[in-house]
Amino acid sequence: MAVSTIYSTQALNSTHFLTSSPSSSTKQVFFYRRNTNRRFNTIITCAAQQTVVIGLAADSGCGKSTFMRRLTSVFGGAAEPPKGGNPDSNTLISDMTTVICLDDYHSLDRTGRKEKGVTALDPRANDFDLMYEQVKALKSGIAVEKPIYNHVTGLLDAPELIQPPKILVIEGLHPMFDERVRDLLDFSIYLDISNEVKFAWKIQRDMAERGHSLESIKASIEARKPDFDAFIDPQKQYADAVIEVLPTQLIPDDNEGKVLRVRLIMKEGVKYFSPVYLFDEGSTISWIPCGRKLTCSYPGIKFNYQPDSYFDNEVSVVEMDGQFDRLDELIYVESHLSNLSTKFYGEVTQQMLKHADFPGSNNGTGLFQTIVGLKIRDLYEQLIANKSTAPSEAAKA
Ligand SMILES: Nc1ncnc2c1ncn2[C@@H]1O[C@H](COP(=O)(O)OP(=O)(O)OP(=O)(O)O)[C@@H](O)[C@H]1O
Ligand SMILES: O=C(CO)[C@H](O)[C@H](O)COP(=O)(O)O
Repeated sequence: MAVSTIYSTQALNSTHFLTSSPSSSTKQVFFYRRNTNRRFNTIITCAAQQTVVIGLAADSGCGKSTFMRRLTSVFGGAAEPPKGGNPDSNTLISDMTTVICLDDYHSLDRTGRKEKGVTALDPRANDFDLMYEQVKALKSGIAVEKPIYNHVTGLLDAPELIQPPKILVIEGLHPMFDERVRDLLDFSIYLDISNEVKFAWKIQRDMAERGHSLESIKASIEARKPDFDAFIDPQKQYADAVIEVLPTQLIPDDNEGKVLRVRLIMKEGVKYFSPVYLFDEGSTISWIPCGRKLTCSYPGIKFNYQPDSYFDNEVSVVEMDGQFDRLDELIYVESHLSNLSTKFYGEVTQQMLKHADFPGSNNGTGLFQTIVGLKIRDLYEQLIANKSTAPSEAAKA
């Protein structure tokens, strides 16, 4: 195909350039990666649709997939890999959402990283220019051919076509690392799993399900730690919501890591997002709900709510320590939380019961992930409603 226009080259970078061949209703845009001469094809379908972009950051094995399953369920419909595509695709598509995994922007494959002595967490192993260009394209209603990092083979596979969805979730190690990508996000979440809990989850998954030894799990966590501290953890300062997962304070010197203290840290002043609160907005509350309406076995459940500051930002924090014995009784807790953005009384409880088999359903991880999912639905609906009224208001002016 003849390339008729080359544009935005200055806005792009030295490793990529963009070309287009416009026609009346559709045009094709190609992203080239200069160093490999690989072409990432982009088909512009229509600019009318507005894609809302959500970023979810966390280290590997910290519950991103579980959170994504809860989030896509709030929007209805099952999320599945692209039909007829690469069986090792990392993408999940449902009617409303497309979740892409940022591992697909690894610029170095497994061998390449080994040769260069860098981890996947190191920015040098990732192509942020391409990530930016493609997220930007999707956000403006343009389909892209996104690379695939194959976790089975450790290789970069042929790209897959991603159409602009209503809601695009970019999940992975670095959604808020690059300022340009960060600026494209309509809402961002960081899953902050403390080292003790991360270790317990890794053991559970990698030992029980993947046959790794305790020593190799410890070694892998240790090897990743310096890059995690340098490149992943600092992103939490930019997040609109942080779900922090810590060991319980209800059991003195607990080292089992089964009972968790989970904190939902919500930034104040984010457009279309009003933080959840307990009893009375802006107050400081400590609440033990166990009793006649909530069955609790040892060590019980404790909620806290308070205004606070987090990386110099004003935030509201709701905290839950402990775990539920009976999920159907969660309605009692739900009725004391406000600003949940539910569509009917009991929707949080209904969602939790629907996914009772997901990890974390009996504690604050599942509860807060579900609540953030509902807040994102609300944010999406407000954003879209606002966009559709904007042109007529402009016309009136
Ligand atoms: N809330 C939770 N409570 C207890 N365990 C959990 C929770 N969330 C996740 N886990 C454990 O961590 C493992 C990894 O979870 P998940 O696959 O959702 O994480 P991930 O961030 O998507 O991982 P990866 O990036 O490696 O694919 C699960 O198999 C489970 O054992
Ligand atoms: O941190 C990770 C994010 O999922 C992975 O370790 C990274 O993507 C490399 O994958 P693999 O270990 O399969 O080569």
